Amino acid sequence: MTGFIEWTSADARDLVAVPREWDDKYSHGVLGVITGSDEYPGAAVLGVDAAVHTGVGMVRYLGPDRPTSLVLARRPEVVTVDGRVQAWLIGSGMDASTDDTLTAARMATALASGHPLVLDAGAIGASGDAVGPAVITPHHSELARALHVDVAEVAAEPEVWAQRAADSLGMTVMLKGHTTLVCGEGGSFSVTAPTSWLATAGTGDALAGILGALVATHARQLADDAGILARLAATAALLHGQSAGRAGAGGPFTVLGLNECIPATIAALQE
Ligand SMILES: NC(=O)C1=CN([C@@H]2O[C@H](COP(=O)(O)OP(=O)(O)OC[C@H]3O[C@@H](n4cnc5c(N)ncnc54)[C@H](O)[C@@H]3O)[C@@H](O)[C@H]2O)[C@@H](O)CC1
Ligand SMILES: Nc1ncnc2c1ncn2[C@@H]1O[C@H](COP(=O)(O)OP(=O)(O)O)[C@@H](O)[C@H]1O
Repeated sequence: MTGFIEWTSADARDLVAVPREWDDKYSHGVLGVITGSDEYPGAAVLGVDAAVHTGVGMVRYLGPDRPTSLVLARRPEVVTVDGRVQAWLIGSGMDASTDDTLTAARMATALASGHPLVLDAGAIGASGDAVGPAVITPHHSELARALHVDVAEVAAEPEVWAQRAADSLGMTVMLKGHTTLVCGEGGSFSVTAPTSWLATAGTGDALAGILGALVATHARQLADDAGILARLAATAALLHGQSAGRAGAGGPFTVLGLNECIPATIAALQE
């Protein structure tokens, strides 16, 4: 694939931040999460669960009431009050034009915060309001919508459209598919999935959570070098694919099952 370098486990190894003995939950990174809705509460659960399994100092979930209850039921370690945040994950399972005024206000504040941003699903259309370094995580249809082109054009030449989106939006793009393409100021990388069983509802929400955790744990480095965002996104896609392969052992798996395999995938990477 012209210009896109295949990302490997060896490349990914140094992009998972292992907490040091002097770290605490704040210094290891706090991920703020605004995802989910009454219609799609599961997306919030899947993304938060993935972030926790990827390793982050704290997940602060600030979505609507129904997903909040479900997130807490699944992951009681998650904090659900406003406070310090070093990076944001926004949009999975959300409509950007939500009529939930508190969620809309939190989303606007997060976009303007200057902190690194992972913009998924419903937040991709709000990328123009992003102040800090940002990565969008569209599937083909979402990228086509963002660029006002036909999805068939994106499917025919995904590398061209991923690069065009990165150039025109001035941010990192992670275009999902069997081969996931990442491009931004930090480079252009491809990650080929080890299993097509990933083609199932909710796997993208988990990927966004993995990436959110990687970004939050590198918030300080991102302030100096936004270019590492592309390498973090490629690492997220690699961890996601390998965890899916591990979860299904060649067969199907649940998204929560994929999440449960993230720690072993990370441990294997560090060996
Ligand atoms: N359990 C949950 O709460 C889930 C929530 N989800 C949320 O549901 C919302 C809508 O998701 P979708 O955008 O998939 O909407 P839809 O499933 O409504 O699909 C919208 C359009 O995008 C196309 N499309 C969907 N996935 C595609 C892909 N991978 N490649 C190319 N075209 C694709 C479809 O054919 C359709 O034309 C998002 O906010 C998402 O985060 C989904 O992640 C599914 C699971
Ligand atoms: N055929 C496939 N083979 C491998 N991976 C796939 C395939 N189709 C989709 N994926 C991956 O599955 C995930 C689907 O994400 P997305 O389309 O956002 O779904 P959802 O919104 O349901 O979570 C992405 O990580 C994508 O790269």
